[in-house]
Amino acid sequence: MAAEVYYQAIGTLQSHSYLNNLNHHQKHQNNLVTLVSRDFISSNGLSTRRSNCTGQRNCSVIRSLASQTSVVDPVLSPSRSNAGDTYKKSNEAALILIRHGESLWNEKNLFTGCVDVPLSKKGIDEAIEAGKRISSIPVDVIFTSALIRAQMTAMLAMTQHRRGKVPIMMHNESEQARSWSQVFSEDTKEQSIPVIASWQLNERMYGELQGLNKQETADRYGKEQVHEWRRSYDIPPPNGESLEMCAERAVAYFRDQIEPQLLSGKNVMISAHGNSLRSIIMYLDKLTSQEVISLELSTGIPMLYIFKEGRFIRRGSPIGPSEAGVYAYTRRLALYKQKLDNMFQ
Ligand SMILES: O=C(O)[C@@H](CO)OP(=O)(O)O
Repeated sequence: MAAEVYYQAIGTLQSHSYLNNLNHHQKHQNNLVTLVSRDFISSNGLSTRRSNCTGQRNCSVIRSLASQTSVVDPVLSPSRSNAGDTYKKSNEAALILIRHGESLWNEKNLFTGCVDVPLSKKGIDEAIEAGKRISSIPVDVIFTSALIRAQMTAMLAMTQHRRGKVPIMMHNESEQARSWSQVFSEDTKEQSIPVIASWQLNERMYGELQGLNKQETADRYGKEQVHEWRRSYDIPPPNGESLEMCAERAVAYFRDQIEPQLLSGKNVMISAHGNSLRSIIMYLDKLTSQEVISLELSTGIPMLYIFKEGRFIRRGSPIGPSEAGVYAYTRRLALYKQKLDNMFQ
């Protein structure tokens, strides 16, 4: 279990005894951030704060905002508060990364890779729980892999979002698909969040290990060999992708398609996989190939970054008892949350 470490923003944590257990072995990282053991996570259940984004009243509040919406969420629109100045000057955007909830093959301990397996019941619960954790963080566009477990996670998470926008899958695969999925109301578009699916965010292709049981494979080929296939940086499993190969396409996609959205001030959520997200985190946090091999991501735990002045700043993961206590909110995010609180109190 020692190799399984998770990001946690300690700067915002209330005083908890577990701070004593933190491992400080990622010295080059922002000093707000450290790594905590999985044991800690399992002993700190996620909260079940109810989403407020249901019901007639909320819908009408949201409708009344629709006419003021442009690219920027009206909750943060400069015309609606002094926060606007801050927003304009800081020009920051939120980036949420989430590994899909447990899949039916995670549950069975099978190598999955690019096999398109849905979430388990536990994975569905994790995705909903993750949604509660990010329900007060703005989301303007969602990127997922082409695989159903990441798409289910994104959709289930968004059912909990307090802003109440509707995530809509974009279909750009052909002219006809584009044309047949058009929306003809500007108001409705403004109350929607585009969801863009792409294979480049898929799990790494596990080659001839796909469908094999992880324990049985270790028994057959040896623990060390299987660990090398699973966690080395540049050694691929038989006829599959190494992490390095996966990083090449996932990071290229992130830089070409996702960074421009952040640069334009859009708040982005990415729902993807253990290895495509490890690749992206390696890029965001400037991890070395040595450091990334000990990075493990838990299913269904969203991580928050702020993109500001060309830099990515990690702001934590929701592991504590309430989302405000574990994310290091920026002033802009705090204002967004405050406005949602005011709207729905
Ligand atoms: O089976 C897989 O596709 C992945 C993620 O579940 O496994 P690993 O932990 O080996 O990266």
